[in-house]
Amino acid sequence: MLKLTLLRAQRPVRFPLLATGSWAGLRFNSSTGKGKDPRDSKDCKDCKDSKDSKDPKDSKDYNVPLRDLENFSPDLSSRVSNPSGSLPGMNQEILDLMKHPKVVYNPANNKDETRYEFHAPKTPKEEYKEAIKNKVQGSSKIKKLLPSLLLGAGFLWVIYTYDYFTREKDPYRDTDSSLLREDKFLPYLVSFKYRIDDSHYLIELTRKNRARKLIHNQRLFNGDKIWSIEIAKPDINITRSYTPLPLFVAGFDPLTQEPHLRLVSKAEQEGKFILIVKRYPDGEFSRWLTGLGLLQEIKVRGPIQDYKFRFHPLDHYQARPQLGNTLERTEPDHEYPGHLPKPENFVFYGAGTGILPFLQVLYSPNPPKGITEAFVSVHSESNLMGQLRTLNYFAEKCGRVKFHYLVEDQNQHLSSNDIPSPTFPHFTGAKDLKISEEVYRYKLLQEKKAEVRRQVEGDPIKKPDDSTSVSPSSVSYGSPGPNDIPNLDFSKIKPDNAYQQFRFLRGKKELPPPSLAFVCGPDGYIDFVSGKPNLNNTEMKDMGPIGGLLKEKGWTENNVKRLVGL
Ligand SMILES: Cc1cc2nc3c(=O)[nH]c(=O)nc-3n(C[C@H](O)[C@H](O)[C@H](O)COP(=O)(O)OP(=O)(O)OC[C@H]3O[C@@H](n4cnc5c(N)ncnc54)[C@H](O)[C@@H]3O)c2cc1C
Repeated sequence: MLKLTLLRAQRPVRFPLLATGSWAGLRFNSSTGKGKDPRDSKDCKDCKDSKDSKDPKDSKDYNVPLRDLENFSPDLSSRVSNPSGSLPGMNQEILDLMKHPKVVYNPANNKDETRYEFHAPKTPKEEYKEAIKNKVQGSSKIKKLLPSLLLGAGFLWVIYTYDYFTREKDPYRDTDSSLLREDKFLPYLVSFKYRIDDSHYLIELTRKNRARKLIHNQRLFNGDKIWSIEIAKPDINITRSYTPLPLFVAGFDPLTQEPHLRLVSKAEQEGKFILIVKRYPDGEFSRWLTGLGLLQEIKVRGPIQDYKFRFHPLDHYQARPQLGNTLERTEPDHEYPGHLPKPENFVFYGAGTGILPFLQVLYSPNPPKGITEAFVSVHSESNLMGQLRTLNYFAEKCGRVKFHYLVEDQNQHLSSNDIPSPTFPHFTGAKDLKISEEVYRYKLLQEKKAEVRRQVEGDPIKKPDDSTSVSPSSVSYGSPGPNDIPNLDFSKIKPDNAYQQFRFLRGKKELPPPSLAFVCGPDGYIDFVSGKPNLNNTEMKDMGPIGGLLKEKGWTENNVKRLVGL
């Protein structure tokens, strides 16, 4: 029992018993049950609890025989059994605390919603995470993104380093994204080869890995200049120039192997072009080039500009539509402002492969806006592919060019009759702009005057020579002309294509005089037509005087351009 009492005495709720110094509670007679158990007291709630749960009689933990407890009678004279007399007094703070009235906790009164839950302290890891979170929350957006940016930059750096080192290891790897570069030879593949005749070959070249290079949208062909490429023969370290045409092979005839050629007119068709190569029996380069097999790789550099057309104010307006693969597909020319100078007209003299520079600009997007008269000298009919002739015919029917084919085998030769006299260019400078404006104003004035006169005199009956009327003599049995269609106001008709526009609205019998002559072909031909070129100067500029057929008709160094070496 003493043991039990001492144990209880250690619990704070028992202190009131000890504090009063009363040990009466221990003096109850357990056998009779007459003594007063202090735990029965109403004042002591804890004691009750304790009684309910910790009755020594019920407890098996307390190894005190019941008999001993009944016989327990402390000696009150002893210091041990009467400790109140000599034990030290209670600590005052504790006594104050005990005097403090007990308050029963009612959650309904907890207006502040104070919680009395126990939270486990944070682990060091959690504390570290929270510290970082607080740091980031207070910083700017860039600071927040900094780790991601650094990670991304690191990733890119790894890729770049990998690319750099692998590129160094493989010198033949094609890393250039251009279709063509003037300062560097790039790999091309022979994608088609066709023998036109004994000495002429058609070769289609395709940029290696072309699909990947097309994303840069590089357009090679533009009719505002004549350009060529240089092909390298690595084993003997020589290069030769060739003139690419904006054509590609869309298919071929399985019987004759003749290719179906299409014009390069869209960005996605770029990266392919054809060459017409003449094979010289003693020409090492041309023999090597025409002897290449399919998918063999060659190195190509370009575009090398051979001639750039002079500026004209109409260059600021819409380009002339590119020639179509069929006649009806060529869009009509745009109407240009009347007060501007008219486009320039040319004459072109080409022999053999010397005609190719002119075909290049004629087939390209943005071809020259004027009309060109072209004299083509060939050894035999077979030298020029039928398909190229067809395209030339389309261009003729759209009023862009007039071709004259002179075939040596048929004894057709160029003569002074084929040389027109030169005229002044329509545009040479700002002065011409003023003149053409004045001319245009005068023309408008004349038209207005004529209209007023007609109104004053009353609506006249149409004259027989009016283009919209029909006279019996004008009816022909060939293809219809403007005179064959009665009472049509052609000025109000919108043509569907360039052919309709030229045939019905613009068709002129007379070719306008040219202001510039091109001569291109072998040395002998150039000499015969325009005199000997002289490139013996540091700029490699043609300083040779004009001679030959052109000189006879009054052409000079100012209006003749010789393209040498073709
Ligand atoms: C800007 C430019 C564009 C060119 N475009 C083309 C083209 O599209 N297609 C094409 O086939 N060639 C073109 N050439 C010519 C081409 O560059 C070579 O000169 C030609 O292929 C001959 O080279 P080769 O090495 O086989 O002959 P070479 O070894 O140079 O000459 C071999 C023999 O052939 C004769 N010969 C060489 N060239 C000519 C010629 N043009 N006319 C007459 N005889 C000649 C020489 O007198 C010589 O006896 C172009 C030249 C230039 C400058």
